[in-house]
Amino acid sequence: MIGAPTPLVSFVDVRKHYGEGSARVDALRGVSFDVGAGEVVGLRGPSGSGKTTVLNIVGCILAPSEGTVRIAGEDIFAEGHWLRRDLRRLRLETIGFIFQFHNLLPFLTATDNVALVLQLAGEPRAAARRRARELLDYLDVGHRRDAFPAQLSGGEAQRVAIARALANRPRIILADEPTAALDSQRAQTVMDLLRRVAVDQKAAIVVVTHDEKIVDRFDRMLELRDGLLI
Ligand SMILES: Nc1ncnc2c1ncn2[C@@H]1O[C@H](COP(=O)(O)OP(=O)(O)OP(=O)(O)O)[C@@H](O)[C@H]1O
Repeated sequence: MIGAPTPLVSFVDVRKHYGEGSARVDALRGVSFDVGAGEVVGLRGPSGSGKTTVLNIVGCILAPSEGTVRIAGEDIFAEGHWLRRDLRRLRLETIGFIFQFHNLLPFLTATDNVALVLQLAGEPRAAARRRARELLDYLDVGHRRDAFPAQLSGGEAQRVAIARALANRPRIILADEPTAALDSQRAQTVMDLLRRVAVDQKAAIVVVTHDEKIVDRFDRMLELRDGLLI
């Protein structure tokens, strides 16, 4: 019998507190969920409910206090410590990040912003620039490839940022409010693109959002309240 496919992201009873004693904040109080290949999952909840903490733990930027984190079936964090030493490499190879304010480097063109990630991963400059141009075409901003971030519209800049997040063909894409700064039509375009990436690359996509314009665009919505999923 063929079982269900291995999820790309698994949290098993993940807990996280910040500070100690009277300053202790229990940000996650036992959170479990899976995200599979090809899924686009939303994560929402009030301010302070733990959304950013979840995203940073999936992104291997922040260690949980307790629980198990699995990436593509491999235990990455368990019993209080990281099980992988090369977290930076894991991030570069497996995870793409997209932020609300696209965080493009102002002194690099669209092409070079995307190519930089590939060069950091060891790809030669010419090959990196070629792949960057392909990605910008894929995201329908190829015509803006020589523009600097200040010359791009909000929607264009966000598409360049998505191209950058996709550069290393990550299997997991994490986005923090990627449409908050965009009008309705551009927000839909960004969601269409994320959906296309989920399908084409069999990626797992987790999007933190408060954006009412896109609530119906997810396969599932995870709701956090006070550090628990409801
Ligand atoms: N570095 C930190 N030190 C201490 N407390 C923190 C830290 N980061 C987050 N917290 C606290 O942990 C809780 C969860 O924060 P988190 O940023 O994950 O929530 P959020 O849902 O992303 O909120 P927002 O929508 O406002 O970004 C909050 O009570 C927050 O104050």
